[in-house]
Amino acid sequence: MGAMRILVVGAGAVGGYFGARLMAAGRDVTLLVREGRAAQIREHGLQVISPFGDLHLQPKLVTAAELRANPTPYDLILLSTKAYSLEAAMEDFAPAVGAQTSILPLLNGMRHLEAMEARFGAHAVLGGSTRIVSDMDAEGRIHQLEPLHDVVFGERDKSVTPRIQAIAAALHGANFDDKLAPDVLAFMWQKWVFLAALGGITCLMRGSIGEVAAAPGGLETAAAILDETDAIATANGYPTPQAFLENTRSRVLKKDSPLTASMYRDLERGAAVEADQILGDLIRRGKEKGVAAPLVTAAYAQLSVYSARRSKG
Ligand SMILES: NC(=O)C1=CN([C@@H]2O[C@H](COP(=O)(O)OP(=O)(O)OC[C@H]3O[C@@H](n4cnc5c(N)ncnc54)[C@H](OP(=O)(O)O)[C@@H]3O)[C@@H](O)[C@H]2O)C=CC1
Ligand SMILES: CC(C)(CO)C(=O)C(=O)O
Repeated sequence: MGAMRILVVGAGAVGGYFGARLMAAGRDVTLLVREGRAAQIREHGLQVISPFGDLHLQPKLVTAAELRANPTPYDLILLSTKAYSLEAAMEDFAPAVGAQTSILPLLNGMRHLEAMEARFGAHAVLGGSTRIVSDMDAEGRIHQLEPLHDVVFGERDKSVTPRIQAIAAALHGANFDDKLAPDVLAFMWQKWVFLAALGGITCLMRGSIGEVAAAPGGLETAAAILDETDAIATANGYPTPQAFLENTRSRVLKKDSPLTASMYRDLERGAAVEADQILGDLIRRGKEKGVAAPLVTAAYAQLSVYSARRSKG
């Protein structure tokens, strides 16, 4: 294979960040963008403000209409839309999927794996996850809020194939942490335990981890939410490793911590939230195994009321 051709779908806080890092490292990257984001990037460039070094680039862009008119298979699709944009995004990037294309999703949760498998076949879909805290401002600049940026990926059946090794080589050395996981689904479950707890805590109690810890009953509620997400993962055959669980516990119970979930930041700015994917789907998987999660359910109910009110305008 020549240089790997990478298409980033979802050039927001996550995809814009990793796309920019890959471009700056000389990889062949194109961004699939819709009109608004395309105009923003043409006018201001792709800008990243980061503790690891700022970037200001003029990336290659393609629109869905251009792809449809000229179907072009890419080697790797780095998928980083929000979960609620997935159906439309799959329609848009379908002309970029050929027999040899691998799709590496960085979305939170797991439900997108099934949706993509149904559309593109199991072989096309890798497992993947990212740990980063980033936001995009009104001008489209991406701000990395904490010095943390990894991409973890792998074949979902744990095999180490030539294609995953080629992807590992393409992602390596681009000024972020990259890891080929021996069991990527287990890694995604761990991340979900953490994220659903962080999202549940911050959205239910409407504050950062530090603000929750300072409130009467805050620490007890936060600890109970983490116990619920861990119990669901365990019942689904993915027990959270003890060291990871303890580390997560210390992060979600930390006094004075400014940590928030991206879902909480979306809630605070009045934007759409990924509650169905991050909390609803987890609750469903718990119910299937007989595990109740009353606090996560309360967080989900509250976010569902918010979403319903928001969609009425
Ligand atoms: N931000 C964070 O700190 C973290 C986020 N995540 C997860 O990563 C995923 C992405 O989140 P994030 O980057 O924050 O979200 P953003 O909203 O910042 O970015 C999503 C981007 O997807 C674009 N998009 C949506 N539909 C399409 C489409 N059909 N074609 C092209 N582009 C499209 C949007 O573009 P447009 O401007 O056109 O709407 C937007 O730029 C989520 O699942 C999130 O949970 C994971 C770890 C951390
Ligand atoms: C848990 C965290 C902060 C880690 O990247 C995240 O994924 C999110 O806020 O969406």
